[in-house]
Amino acid sequence: MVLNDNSTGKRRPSKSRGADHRRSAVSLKPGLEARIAASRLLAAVIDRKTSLDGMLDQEHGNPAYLALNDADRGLVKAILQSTLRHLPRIEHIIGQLLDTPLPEGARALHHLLIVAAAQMLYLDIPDHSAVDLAVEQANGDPRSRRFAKLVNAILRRIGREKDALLKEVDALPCLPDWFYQRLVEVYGPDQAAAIAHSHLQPPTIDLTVKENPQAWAEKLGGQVLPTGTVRLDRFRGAITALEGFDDGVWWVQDAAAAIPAKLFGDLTGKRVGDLCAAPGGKTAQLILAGGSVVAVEQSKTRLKRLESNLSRLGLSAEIRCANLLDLDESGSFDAILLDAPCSSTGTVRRHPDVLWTKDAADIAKLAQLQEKLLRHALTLLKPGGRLVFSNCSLDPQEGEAMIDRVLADTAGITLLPVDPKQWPGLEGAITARGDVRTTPAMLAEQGGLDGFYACMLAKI
Ligand SMILES: C[S@@+](CC[C@H](N)C(=O)[O-])C[C@H]1O[C@@H](n2cnc3c(N)ncnc32)[C@H](O)[C@@H]1O
Repeated sequence: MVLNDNSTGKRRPSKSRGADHRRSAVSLKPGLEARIAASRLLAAVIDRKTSLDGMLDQEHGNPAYLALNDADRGLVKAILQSTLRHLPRIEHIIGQLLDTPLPEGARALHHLLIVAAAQMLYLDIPDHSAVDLAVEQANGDPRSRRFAKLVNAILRRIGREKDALLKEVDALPCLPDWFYQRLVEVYGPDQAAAIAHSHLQPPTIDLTVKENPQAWAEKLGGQVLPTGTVRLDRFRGAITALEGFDDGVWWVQDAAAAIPAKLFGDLTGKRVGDLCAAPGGKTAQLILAGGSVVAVEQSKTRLKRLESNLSRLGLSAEIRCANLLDLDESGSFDAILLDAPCSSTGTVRRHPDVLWTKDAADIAKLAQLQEKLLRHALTLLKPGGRLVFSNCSLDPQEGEAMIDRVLADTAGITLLPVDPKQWPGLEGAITARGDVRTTPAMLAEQGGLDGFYACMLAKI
């Protein structure tokens, strides 16, 4: 069977694509379609910087992915997450086993080898099955067919020498070089190594509950973290089937993401602007803190998710689909949460593609955007009002450095330091000057945290 070269990223009309997948479903070896899809999606992430979340969306995702049955979709997701989480180590191992590097343009072959090696090195997939399917895949692709014997030889060697090969790469940070160097620069070598290590741990499932976290932790088999979050210890399966979901008792929110909205404390009687609101985890917190919340979000699709989340939770806010830069209500909010779009480098445990789809230039661009959004948001704040700025980046360019610039030239705005005593168990997350800075290496024994930045500003 001849595989289609999708390396250009061009999409064929959906009708023929559907027919193609139906044909392949009957003629391909079981499991092969999933490996082909995994290789193509990997190509899209690392060669074309496409976000994995979008491609794995159950409704609007990549057509090759959507054509798979549920079990194969789960398999593709597991393969890709593991592959991206361990990419530098897998590439190093394959590089060592090759006498000469693969030809420059042999990207399909590279992805096929990486996907197969990931299954053998980091997933519970039997070696013979991974090798067999990879050789079949190579033979079915005119770009890789002449390398089928090489694929067989490399992968069989990985099978035979697995333990020694894994040991050899054990100390290699599993992050792209540019990002690891930046972590070393900002956090020092020990913290950088700890963050890189935490990146290899599977992400936890954290719930924010409306009330009584201790009782819900006991009921669901979890523990309560210093943020008041319930962390599920042994959860497997569909989150929607868990007790309390249908009744809107809790929502999924990483423990670190729960911190920014909590910085306000009681919001009773306050008009609160949640200016980058979807999917609404922090909107729900602000409502439950007593605020009369205006939730602003520019993406229609994401706004639908916010509406459905609030509706399940039985909470309501004034919802506006708008660019916050177009809001023209100077001095009208007592409190503002600006949870700004960012590089998301603090969420690599959950989104291991992030570091392969972004680079240093993206971080600089996002910091500029955040500064623009923050400067405008500050005009919307009443005198005496407070604004919490937050994002899930690990880079101070998108945090402290940007805040410093705004503080330096905006009259009447001060930083209200966060008091570490208010955060028992998380004192280390409060910087000397009173910003919140979590990293994935914090609360390591309980399973880590997303990287988050937050600070509180006040208008005099
Ligand atoms: C980090 S997410 C917010 C997460 C949200 N606060 C929560 O806790 O669920 C950033 C959101 O800001 C939205 N956004 C980005 N730029 C915006 C703008 N100029 N105006 C309004 N919303 C914007 C994005 O579409 C995205 O949904």
